[in-house]
Amino acid sequence: MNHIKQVVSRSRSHSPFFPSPYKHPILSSLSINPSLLSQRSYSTNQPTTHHLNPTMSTVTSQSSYEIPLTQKAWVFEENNGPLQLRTDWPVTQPKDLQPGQVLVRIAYSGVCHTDLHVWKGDWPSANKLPLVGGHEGAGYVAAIADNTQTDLKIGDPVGIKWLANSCLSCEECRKGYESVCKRAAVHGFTVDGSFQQWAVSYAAHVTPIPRNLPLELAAPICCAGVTVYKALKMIEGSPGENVVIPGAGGGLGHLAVQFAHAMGYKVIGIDSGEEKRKLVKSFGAEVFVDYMKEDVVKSIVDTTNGGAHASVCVASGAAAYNQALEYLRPRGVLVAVGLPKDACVQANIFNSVVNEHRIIGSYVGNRQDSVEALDMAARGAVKTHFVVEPIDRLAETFDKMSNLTLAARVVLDMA
Ligand SMILES: NC(=O)c1ccc[n+]([C@@H]2O[C@H](COP(=O)([O-])OP(=O)(O)OC[C@H]3O[C@@H](n4cnc5c(N)ncnc54)[C@H](O)[C@@H]3O)[C@@H](O)[C@H]2O)c1
Ligand SMILES: [Zn+2]
Ligand SMILES: [Zn+2]
Repeated sequence: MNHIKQVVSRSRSHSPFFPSPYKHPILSSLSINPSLLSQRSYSTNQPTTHHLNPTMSTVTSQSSYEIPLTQKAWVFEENNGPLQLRTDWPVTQPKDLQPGQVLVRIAYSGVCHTDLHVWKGDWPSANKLPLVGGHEGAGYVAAIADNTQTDLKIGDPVGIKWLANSCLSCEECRKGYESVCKRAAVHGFTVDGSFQQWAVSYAAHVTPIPRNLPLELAAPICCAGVTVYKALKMIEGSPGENVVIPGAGGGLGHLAVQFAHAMGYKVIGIDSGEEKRKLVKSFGAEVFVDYMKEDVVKSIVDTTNGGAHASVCVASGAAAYNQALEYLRPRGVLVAVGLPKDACVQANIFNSVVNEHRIIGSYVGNRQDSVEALDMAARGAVKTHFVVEPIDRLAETFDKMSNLTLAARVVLDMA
């Protein structure tokens, strides 16, 4: 990973939040109701890690944007190649949008481990090159293509997720399984994503962000939140059952712990280190198991009195999967979410049959899952824990993610 350190870093001594009066550059061209902004009371002395109640309203005005010809964008020219923050990346102009497309002014983008896998080229399918990565974007609709049927209006706060578009007419789409549509377009993989200031997305798939949810909290919900919310639905369990979250201290994991807790499950988090232990317990996990120090299988079988009902595996490491099969109780379910490189689950068929174990994959969520997950966040049922970093800190974030030293999420300020 040494070559990614070539990127020049910038120190950030002030709060990631905008001091009052609200001066975010993206919004400076919009007319804003000051009474909405006065509720935002973050001090400039606040530490850079935040765990907030979403009490602020966002911009409500309709407005026109001055759309530049070029912008800042993280461009992957090749997999595992130098990471470049370009300042001259072209902005798609409104007249060039295709019917159905929208231009989104990105305010914040979360950094998901998937972005790291994509940049490294970890997976068997190829991504677009050159590629603007990113798929946890939150921003405002800046332009809508002519001949586009949509309720969206210029200035609406929207989220960009992994699934950029799907055909909406194949059997999978008709049944609501849009993520497995064979004609899907994917942000930060097959089409450019949210590591740029102005992103092209699709009116049918951008997710409206509730106006009382700050965009920096919303961004990670657009992938991490939706993914774990939908994966937890796939358990089809009952409140009070034991749900294990391997990878609980990461971006997906810390939200999975909270969603599972809100759904009434007894939550057991697996990850490593004191910082993650404290975080995971503070989000509602009853037990934390440190996989680097403890016998994971024994600890979970003991604490659940015979095995867990479910494991929603969001770990970035492959070992977590096969451990899960060993600590599930009869009729238990393993939901595979994390996508470690070259990983396989080795299920003993006899054990799987006589225990009636289920192993299922879960791939992001559909448009309705996205609306529901953001609604849960807007109502305070889950709170993204994050550090806001300036736009130029992607390489450092990837480094920390690779070393497994990153707790919860980093959100890039795309202004
Ligand atoms: N299926 C989907 O739709 C989907 C969507 C988003 C992300 N993902 C994948 O989910 C994974 C997690 O993403 P993230 O952004 O939360 O990553 P992250 O780096 O923020 O978190 C991963 C966590 O897993 C922990 N971990 C690693 N090995 C472990 C082990 N053996 N046991 C327990 N914990 C372990 C790490 O310490 C880290 O805290 C990635 O592989 C990503 O590509 C899948
Ligand atoms: Zn389809
Ligand atoms: Zn993601």
